[in-house]
Amino acid sequence: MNADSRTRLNQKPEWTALAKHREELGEVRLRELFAADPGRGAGYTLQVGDLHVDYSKHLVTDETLRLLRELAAAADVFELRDAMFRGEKINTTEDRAVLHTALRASRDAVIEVDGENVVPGVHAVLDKMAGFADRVRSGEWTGHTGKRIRTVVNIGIGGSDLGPAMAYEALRAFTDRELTVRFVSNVDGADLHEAVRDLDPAETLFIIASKTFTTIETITNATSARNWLLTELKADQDAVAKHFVALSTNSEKVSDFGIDTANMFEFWDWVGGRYSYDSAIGLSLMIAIGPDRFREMLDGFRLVDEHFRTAPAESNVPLLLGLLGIWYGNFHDAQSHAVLPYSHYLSKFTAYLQQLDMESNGKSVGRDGEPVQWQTGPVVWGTPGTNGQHAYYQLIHQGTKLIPADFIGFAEPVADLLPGLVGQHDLLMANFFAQTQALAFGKTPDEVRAEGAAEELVPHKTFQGNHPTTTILARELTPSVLGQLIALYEHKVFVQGAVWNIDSFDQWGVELGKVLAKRVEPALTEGAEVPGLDESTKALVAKYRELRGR
Ligand SMILES: O=P(O)(O)OC[C@H]1O[C@H](O)[C@H](O)[C@@H](O)[C@@H]1O
Repeated sequence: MNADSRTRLNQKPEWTALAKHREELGEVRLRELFAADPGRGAGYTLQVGDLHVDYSKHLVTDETLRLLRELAAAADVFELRDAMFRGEKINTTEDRAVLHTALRASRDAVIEVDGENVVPGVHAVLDKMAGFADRVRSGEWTGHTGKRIRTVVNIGIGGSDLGPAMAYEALRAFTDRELTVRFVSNVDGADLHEAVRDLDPAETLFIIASKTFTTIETITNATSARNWLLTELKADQDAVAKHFVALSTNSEKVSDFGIDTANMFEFWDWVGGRYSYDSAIGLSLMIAIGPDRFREMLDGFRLVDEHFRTAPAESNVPLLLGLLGIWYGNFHDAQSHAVLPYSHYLSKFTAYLQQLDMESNGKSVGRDGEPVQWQTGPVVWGTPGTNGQHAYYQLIHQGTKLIPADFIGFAEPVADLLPGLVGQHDLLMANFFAQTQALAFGKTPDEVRAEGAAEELVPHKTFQGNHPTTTILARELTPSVLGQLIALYEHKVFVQGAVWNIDSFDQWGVELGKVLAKRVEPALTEGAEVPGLDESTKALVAKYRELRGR
């Protein structure tokens, strides 16, 4: 691969061809595209596993898609994909392989990093997790006083929180109702306080999730949790082993904390934090849904991995979704991307995707160290419909910004919900379909007039339409479908990072704030002089101390 040639992405003929095509298309109207091709609705769809993906409501023609695929080919996306699956060190700034796909590889697969097959280790940890999860679920694992565990508290942040927290919500219908899981991430003590205040410590298991085991928020919360537990139980250090387990790549730090490394579930530096909830980081989820359903979820991931690895460009769904994002971000100046799940269970889905996408592709320097000269990752945002409809959809429909959106919905409600529900799922999904229709086709001034609107209100009641959306529809939100969805977004993000020639697997941008926080803390507590503190921050620190009466 030639990194230099990718750096000058916007000088490549494939890029120029897309820019020219964009100009020629001008303000292409979805109404016109559908009028010109009545088969578009059914034709612009792809299937991957259980996911039906409709991309007909995009501002694209066959030619657009062809040109986008050519751009991907010119950027060596598939070569980089193959290098990732082979275990090559494509995270160049950290000199690491990128092998979250190995976390869901089948037992007999062979994937080597530095000449060693990593798959047996992955399955050994999964088996160990399954054994532990079964013991907790059955009540065989007891706390220090002999009581069974009723609540699991996962303490972690970023990738060690968002994934399991999102998936626990998503799969709540599949959880053991006798056991609940809570998640603590914020270094604000209020988070831990609210999570444990009504718990019986004798029935509580803390899972300390941290890839590095050095993350200050997590170690601080874990230390406070240990203090709480030992004080409440009036127990000594021995009690820790029955109430604390760790998920980490760092056995030394785990044992320094006082957790028996026999109760540590390991993963590896080739798993990025935001790609890790299908590793040991998913232990809380596995305890909640059971090992079998966790494995079904892994099967879902693997299904989409295989699709991404083998499907031709024309039917490769992650490639398509990645390229559509590039079309809007690089050729229409779209700045953001909304993800709008029509499932209450996916309430944390977009928050999870924010880390996946924005920490991966929020970069402005290419893999060769040169500044990129094109837009990279979008701002990802959104909450579940229909709540968003009553809040910010106004701006999507009638504001001045182009906001491409993904709509995710399901034909069946997940669980046996309350018996008294009055056809709520069809109502939810009626909104789902109606919104993408309204966004795409809008309402013309003539249509508004025909409804008898007063002339002065016509411009206010007109909907321009032409707001592009992808619809992802599946029968039901099962563990496998969740795995499929996450893998789909992981690979979409991969495609975009590959085209933009950035390292999607490092996260140097989070470091500076951490270093400065460490430096500022003594100024808050002791009023220490912090060398190099700027005047604005110095004044704010002084104000803070004054407000705290220091
Ligand atoms: O799992 P940990 O090592 O505690 O890291 C937790 C999180 O914090 C870091 O600052 C990174 O930005 C994230 O990528 C990571 O997921």
